[in-house]
Amino acid sequence: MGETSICNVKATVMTYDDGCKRWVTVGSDTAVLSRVQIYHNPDVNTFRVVGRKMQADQEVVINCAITKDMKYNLASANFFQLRDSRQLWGLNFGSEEEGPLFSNSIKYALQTL
Ligand SMILES: CCOC(=O)[C@@H]1C[C@@H](CC)[C@@H]2C=C[C@H]3CCN(C(=O)[C@@H]4CC[C@H]5C=C[C@]6(CCCN6C(=O)[C@H](Cc6ccccc6Cl)NC(C)=O)C(=O)N54)[C@@H]3C(=O)N12
Repeated sequence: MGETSICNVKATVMTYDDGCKRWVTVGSDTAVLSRVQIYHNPDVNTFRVVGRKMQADQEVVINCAITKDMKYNLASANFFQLRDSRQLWGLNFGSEEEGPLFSNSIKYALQTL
């Protein structure tokens, strides 16, 4: 069956640079938004967040598995934070509707795992 997308939003994908203590945009052209989707694989019941730059090369800027122990925080209507085993992710959404939408999809994934 393969993966189905349960959420499809536009955001600037960022990671937290502990050294400089600031959020850094991922990807070559920081001005280009990314399409961020949450994929569900029903065959094995896994979920992951995949983000690709909305430009010709579709550069992948996030590809992170959603795990049961994952911590997240909707810091504001358009800034969502997620901590995986290796790094801190920040999603700066294009609109204030997308933050709650994305956060609810992450909640759904964590409840379904
Ligand atoms: C408006 C002006 O915005 C800004 O100038 C910058 C540039 C903006 C991007 C374009 C970005 C946007 C939005 C705001 C929203 C607030 N915020 C911060 O960074 C806050 C402020 C204080 C600072 C302190 C710590 C810091 C950084 C490291 C991680 N962390 C935590 O608190 C984590 C969070 C977390 C929780 C759960 C799961 C994952 C994670 Cl990650 N907690 C823990 C327990 O891990 C954090 O998130 N912090 C952003 C910000 O300032 N900016």
